[in-house]
Amino acid sequence: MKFNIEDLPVLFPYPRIYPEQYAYMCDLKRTLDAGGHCVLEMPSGTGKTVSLLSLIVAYQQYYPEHRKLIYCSRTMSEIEKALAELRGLMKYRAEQLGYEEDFRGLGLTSRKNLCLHPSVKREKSGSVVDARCRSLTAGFVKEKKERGEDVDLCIYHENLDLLEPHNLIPAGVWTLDGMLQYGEQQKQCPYFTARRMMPFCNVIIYSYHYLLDPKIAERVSKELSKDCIVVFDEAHNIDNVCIESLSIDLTEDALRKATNGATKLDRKIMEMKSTDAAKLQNEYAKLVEGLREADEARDDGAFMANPALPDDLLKEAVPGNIRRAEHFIAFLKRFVEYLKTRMKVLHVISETPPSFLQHLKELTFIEKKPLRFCAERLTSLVRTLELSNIEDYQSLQEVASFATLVATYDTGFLLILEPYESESATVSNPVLHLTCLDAAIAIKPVFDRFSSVIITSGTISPLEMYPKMLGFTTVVQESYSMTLARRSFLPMIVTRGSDQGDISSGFQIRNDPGVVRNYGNLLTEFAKLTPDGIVVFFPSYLYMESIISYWQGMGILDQVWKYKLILVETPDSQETSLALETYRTACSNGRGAVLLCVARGKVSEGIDFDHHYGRTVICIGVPFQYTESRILKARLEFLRETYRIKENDFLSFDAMRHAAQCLGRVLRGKDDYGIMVLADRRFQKKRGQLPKWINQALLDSDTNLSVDQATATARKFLKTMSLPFPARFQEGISTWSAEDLAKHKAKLEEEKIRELQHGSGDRHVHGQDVIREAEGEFDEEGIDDAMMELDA
Ligand SMILES: Nc1ncnc2c1ncn2[C@@H]1O[C@H](COP(=O)(O)OP(=O)(O)OP(=O)(O)O)[C@@H](O)[C@H]1O
Ligand code: SF4
Repeated sequence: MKFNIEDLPVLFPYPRIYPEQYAYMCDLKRTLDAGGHCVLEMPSGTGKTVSLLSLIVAYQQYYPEHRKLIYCSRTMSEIEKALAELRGLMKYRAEQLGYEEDFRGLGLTSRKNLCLHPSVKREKSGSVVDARCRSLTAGFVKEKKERGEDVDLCIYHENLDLLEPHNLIPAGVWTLDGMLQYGEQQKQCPYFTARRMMPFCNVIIYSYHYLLDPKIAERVSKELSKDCIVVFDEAHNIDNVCIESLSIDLTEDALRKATNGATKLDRKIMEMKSTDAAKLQNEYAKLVEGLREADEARDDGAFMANPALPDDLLKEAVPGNIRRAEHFIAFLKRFVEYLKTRMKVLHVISETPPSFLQHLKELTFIEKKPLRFCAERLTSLVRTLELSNIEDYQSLQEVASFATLVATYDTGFLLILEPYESESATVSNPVLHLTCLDAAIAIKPVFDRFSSVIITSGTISPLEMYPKMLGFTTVVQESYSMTLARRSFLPMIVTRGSDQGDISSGFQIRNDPGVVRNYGNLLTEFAKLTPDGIVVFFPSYLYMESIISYWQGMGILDQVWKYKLILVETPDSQETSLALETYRTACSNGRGAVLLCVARGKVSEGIDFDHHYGRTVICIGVPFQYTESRILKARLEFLRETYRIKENDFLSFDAMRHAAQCLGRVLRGKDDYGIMVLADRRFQKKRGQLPKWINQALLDSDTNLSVDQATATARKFLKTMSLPFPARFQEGISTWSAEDLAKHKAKLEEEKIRELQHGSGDRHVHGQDVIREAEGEFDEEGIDDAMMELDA
């Protein structure tokens, strides 16, 4: 389908477009034109990915700036899905234009997913794959080979050097699978192919970490230009990704390994002194010039990851006391010993970085300045010593990163030392957390560097929370409703059991047998009435386990078992994958199944239960975070003091974004249908925090139901859904042909002219105008007539 948004011609690879897709694209264009950032919430399953890609590729190809698109997604399967969508789009464009555009689109994921080396790719852990790959590809290993030494290289990496650097793979869009196949045919490494081709790509699709984790971003994404368009898809959790990328936990075991690493490095330094002292001397001379100089030789094999350092620091000379390799190691050892003594306390300590540094200085005379250089200084040393088995130094690197972070940031971080794993534990197992409290720190470089950053998801309400927490301003902030030709999803809040007793996971009553039984009855009733799959979300593993054992005792599971197979998510991802597979088989072949899982777990994020795989989703309880966690408490305090976000507001926002994610799992498109049950009386007050598209579909009469009322409503809903609903009923309402679109544009145009006459015209088409128009079209009576016709 072809259409224009203002002056921009857009090619859209489907014959029909949803009104919300068009609205979304109008707002995207507005953002790009204005050169600013935006937050957009688009209902689940309404084709956000294809809308983003169609508009941005059109923009890229039409305007002379040819702004590159960096599209960040969360999981490998989402990256693969977006690449497949992009490939479809480019194929469609070629058909319509009559020629293939000069275009490259590539995806990047970790070495673990893209490695082809026969033995390295078999490693289970990502960090081992990384380390082994580095030992086969580092510049000095190659030099050694050239000198005739007996070292192994990776042939898949070597072959890349034989190709033209800007043409390692033919133009076009490559899915990850496609790249693996091409790499195998040509015997070239897909991971390095993608990384080296990044400067020559029009679209790059990769995971968040390549931009947000400063340790990786510095290596992978530093050459991207300012006018790139950055998209964070599925961004409802982006603040947590930011925080995790800058938080470090140290345990006693890690410190022991760090000491071993330091001792090994000492030995290596001695060896090098006796064989090739000039190398160390050379490094020393470079460090006088500053880290940037010392770092120049670093190739894309990147040794170790370091936290971001302010630019000025990289230009400064490295402090004298850590310039010599042996002095630096002595310095690190002293720091590790200090940390070990801190671990010995028996009560919880929480302190700010300045207070930690003060204490450190008093006891060990270690100053802040050399600490800041630790991470980079260690990288430089590991490179100078030409070490290949980096795994041995991983813990030492963690300590060095810890040192750099604690000495770089005075605010936005907190140190929390917890001697025991839990309140009731008697054997100490101390952990020193350096926890980042401010999500804005990790994402700031992204907002500073790129002119347009698009934050989008199906569930990102309340929209204003994100600019506040992440410290940016938007040009557009919008949440779209879902245009539907029939009510295809049924959200409801269940507050009571059939006995009128409360339903809630509130702390005081969550283990009350009456409440547990009511939850059990709710599940049994829905197991009876739902065809195929039911997904049930609990607030935590602990609570899920306790309810399951109660249900077992009460005979509830036996009841459910009569209607459905029961499967459970566990923290083990392999077990969960197996449970999911069985669940899908049961939904496809048998009476269906119930999947019991947790909000915030793997299933709640990124697993789709489309069509018969999910006809009912039940949220048992409000998925609040565990509020006794010290780290969470510290973050809440920080948010209150710095961003004026109240504790309760944040907790409630966080719980509701996860609840909405769970609900969104079952609605994967306009032809899908499903029931969304929010089972907790507290949801009544939190309704306003649901995404607009869910809230609008939630009728007032469905916000305070008992289990039997909910069952009756659900039965009625499923009965309507079982009637055939041909696609033509959606035409002109929830799907638009080119003519429908032209009609709506003409209407908008008329309205604009009228507004202009009254003196308030605007050049841009606003997404909300489109949706308003589309909603005006909703012809309930017409649909009812059509349904009756069908019935007859
Ligand atoms: N206009 C359209 N007509 C027909 N199919 C479409 C249209 N737009 C998108 N689709 C298809 O609908 C499916 C759902 O799209 P997609 O997964 O992109 O949704 P989404 O909004 O990104 O969902 P979520 O963000 O919740 O995962 C995809 O398979 C996509 O190809
Ligand atoms: S270069 Fe590529 S193929 Fe070779 S070990 Fe590294 S990731 Fe694997």
